[in-house]
Amino acid sequence: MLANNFQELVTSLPLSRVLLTVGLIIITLWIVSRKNVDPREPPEIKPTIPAVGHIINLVRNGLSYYTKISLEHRDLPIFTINIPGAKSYVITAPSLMLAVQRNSRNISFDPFLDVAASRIAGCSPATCHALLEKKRGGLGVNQLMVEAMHPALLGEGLDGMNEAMVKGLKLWLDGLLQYGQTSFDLFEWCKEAMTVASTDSVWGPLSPFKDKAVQDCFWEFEAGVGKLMPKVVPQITARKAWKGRETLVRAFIQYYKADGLKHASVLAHARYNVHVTNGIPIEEVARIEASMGLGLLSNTVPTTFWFMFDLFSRPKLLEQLRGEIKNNALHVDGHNAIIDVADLRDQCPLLVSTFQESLRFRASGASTRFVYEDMMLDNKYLLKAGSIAYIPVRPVHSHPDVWSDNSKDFVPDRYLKSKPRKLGGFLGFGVSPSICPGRHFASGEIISFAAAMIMRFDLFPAGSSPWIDPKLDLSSVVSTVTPPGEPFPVTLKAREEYKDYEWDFRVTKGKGQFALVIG
Ligand code: HEM
Repeated sequence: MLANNFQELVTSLPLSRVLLTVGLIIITLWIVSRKNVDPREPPEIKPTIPAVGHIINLVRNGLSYYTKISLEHRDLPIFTINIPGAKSYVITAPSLMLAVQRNSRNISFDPFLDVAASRIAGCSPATCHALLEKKRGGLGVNQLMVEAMHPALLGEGLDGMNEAMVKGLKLWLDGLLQYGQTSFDLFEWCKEAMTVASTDSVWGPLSPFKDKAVQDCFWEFEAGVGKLMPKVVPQITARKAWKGRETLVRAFIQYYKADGLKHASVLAHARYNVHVTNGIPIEEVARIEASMGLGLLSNTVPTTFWFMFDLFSRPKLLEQLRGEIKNNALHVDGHNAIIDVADLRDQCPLLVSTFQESLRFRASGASTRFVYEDMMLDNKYLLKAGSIAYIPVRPVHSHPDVWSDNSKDFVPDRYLKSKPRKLGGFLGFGVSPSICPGRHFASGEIISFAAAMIMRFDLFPAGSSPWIDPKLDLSSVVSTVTPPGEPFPVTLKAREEYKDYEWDFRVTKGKGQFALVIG
């Protein structure tokens, strides 16, 4: 009877009013379901617009919202953002990073790998189950895969990738001469060069990324990861990203069928073996591998751009670095000029230090961790199970406790051995134990590329403009280093001193690992 009356009432109302009412009921229930903040939890930052303010800001600004409020509340080492169904703790004090590391079994990055498999890579339920952590009922293949990546990106595996990488870089640097006086977008150029050199190094001569159309599909996928995440009819709601991803997946299936792995890196073999021996079918391995491009490229490309920017925009530093490379890493024989990558690592401390400073200065994303069980962080703050802990990079990278009173300045020699500093507080390659396995490869690649660029060329913003930071692309959700959000056109000129030389790189086996600062 009651049901009939309700049905009559609903059918007599206009549809828009019914939808509005249902929407309001859902929002009210959702807000009411918000759990209170326990006095032992970190202090809560309330939104300016009650109940929905944080959500509106997150939708508008993505994770950069957490950076913004962290910088506004520097006095708080940690605080709570109480969003219904997604309570978050935002950590801003470097001292608490140690506590996060000590509790890594309970505050973990791993659940996000599982989310990525389902929502970003689009894996089937069976594959997601295989990849899922053991402690959440899966077979733990994601963890096995990350464990397999670390050794594959050291020693012999790293040497092999570095050899392929420098061959790729040489071609791109030689190709620069074709621009003459014509201006080009520095970011787009770095993107193409790094995409080709990095992917050739991992997947070898038959890499799907050899095809420019496939490269473009990857970058459409990358740009739309945020839209794929809700997984609501992605064919429609994230059309470009979905199409790009599916094309890339098909290209990887072809790659495996054509025995592309035969000449690929130790890394590509290690990843393939882990997946196949755990029963994951080739079609799904291709899907997982398509997403591997995100780890490989999404930070490498913007880091390369900003490192170039930071070098060429500082004439005094540029001259110092040119001197350091000329004296210690450049081997000239007749008209051949060879840059030795091991010498860049061991004999050019200012260059390696400047690279890390550029990463500190430019990184602006957030490390994300999932809290499994209720726990006390640092014996002081209650963190509730099911919440998310964010560590935004910028507040930590500019914290005076670690970086002293010049934390806001670009200090190229900050990491020299002769300049001791407080340890910790560097998130550029993650927080232990979730440290980036690709850091040695990426550092060798970016530092070599930049070293050759500064030795061979002068670079100027087009139209004699000054070096002014381009606007940022805050929509990017996968990179720690935010890419520029507008073109940055430049012109270049071959330097008189070396313009008639034949340039190349040299890699020494066993010397690919960089002594980098990690969190
Ligand atoms: C300059 C370049 C790079 C930067 C700045 C960078 C940065 C990072 C950061 C910050 C994390 C940790 C994320 C977190 O804890 O929230 C990470 C993880 C990771 N990176 Fe990189 N990365 C770079 C290049 C690479 C490359 C070249 C590869 C592959 C060859 C790679 C593969 C990965 C993987 C697989 C993880 C996940 C590790 C885990 O789950 O424990 N990265 N990276």
